[in-house]
Amino acid sequence: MSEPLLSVRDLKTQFFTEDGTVRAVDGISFDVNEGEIVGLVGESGAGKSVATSSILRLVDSPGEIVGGEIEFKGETIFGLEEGDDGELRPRDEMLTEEEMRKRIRGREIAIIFQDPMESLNPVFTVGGQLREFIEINRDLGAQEAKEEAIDMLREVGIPAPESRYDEYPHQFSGGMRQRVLIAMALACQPDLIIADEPTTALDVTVEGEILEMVKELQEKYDTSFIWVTHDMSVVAEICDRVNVMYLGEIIEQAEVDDLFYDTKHPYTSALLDSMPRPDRTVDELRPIQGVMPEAIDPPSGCRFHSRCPEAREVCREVHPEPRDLSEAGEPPHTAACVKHDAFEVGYDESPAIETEATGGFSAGLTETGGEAE
Ligand SMILES: Nc1ncnc2c1ncn2[C@@H]1O[C@H](COP(=O)(O)OP(=O)(O)OP(=O)(O)O)[C@@H](O)[C@H]1O
Ligand code: NI
Repeated sequence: MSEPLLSVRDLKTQFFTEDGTVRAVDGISFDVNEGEIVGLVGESGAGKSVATSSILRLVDSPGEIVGGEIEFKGETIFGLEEGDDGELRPRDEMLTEEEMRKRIRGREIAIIFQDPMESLNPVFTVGGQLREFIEINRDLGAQEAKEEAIDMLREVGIPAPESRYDEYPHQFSGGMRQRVLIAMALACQPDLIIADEPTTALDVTVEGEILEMVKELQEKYDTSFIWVTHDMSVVAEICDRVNVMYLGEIIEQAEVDDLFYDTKHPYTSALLDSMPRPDRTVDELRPIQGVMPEAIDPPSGCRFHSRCPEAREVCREVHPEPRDLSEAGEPPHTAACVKHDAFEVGYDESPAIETEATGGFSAGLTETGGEAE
């Protein structure tokens, strides 16, 4: 196996607010290999966007990356070391802000946001913006950059790209704007594209078309992706491997089929049970009970225990680190849940506890369906 393209180790990003410290990303580790689409999935507030902006070192005050390491193609995007005075300081080899700006962001790691209007300027034509971006980032002349821009628009499925080149963003539909952003992301042929819920606002058919196109482009250009979503059906459609996030942590990590068919964490099961699937009837849909607690003061032990249908006393006490639970010779499949024998903390003997999930079940709300709101 070659080195991963991107490796994130024990990353911690916090926001220092008046109410306290928000542990938005609290010690996550994952890799992205060449040519892979890696999912980052979880409910709103799980820390997905903070994780991706940390990778680009785009966390704004009062937020700060406070620990961990981010390596990209053998270079250090983030890394601390202890100085002579015992204080932590950036490692010497850490890329400078200028290197991040000029070399990494947009060129080697591109990002696509949910709202295209955040990235497109309404007063300039779509083609003009794409051309300028290509001119600046690829040192091409205006004419060459224009040709390249039109090619890219064609590549992402914009019909009649020569004439649409001169149109303004508001003349494009939401799906077409998102395609333009994908063109912009691909324009510098980056090694990694981070897509932060780019299809969430679109209707399901348009979303499906865009996911299909991304898969084709991914194979053609061999670009790696981090695909952020809260939607397990998007994960099923596009991802090779998946990281499931809950309250700042990655609680399960597996290849996509293993995650769906050999689910090891109750939170992942809950996410899967709450999504419509072709192999289930609507009656079997169960919303996840309760709401995600605040990241300022996360629950003790396992952070999911307050909503977990399988929670026991021990889950309130022991904070599980992810462990690889795969069989020998199988690809890694990690989960952070003490119900698995590998954790050996006495889950089986520990008494069950009432949680938001068990309360819901004992009241018979989910059995009768529909009343669980
Ligand atoms: N600027 C900020 N100041 C304070 N807290 C913040 C800030 N930005 C994010 N957070 C907090 O960090 C946590 C993670 O937020 P993040 O945006 O990463 O969630 P997410 O998983 O991307 O959710 P969504 O699906 O809604 O986009 C949340 O508790 C959020 O309130
Ligand atoms: Ni987000």
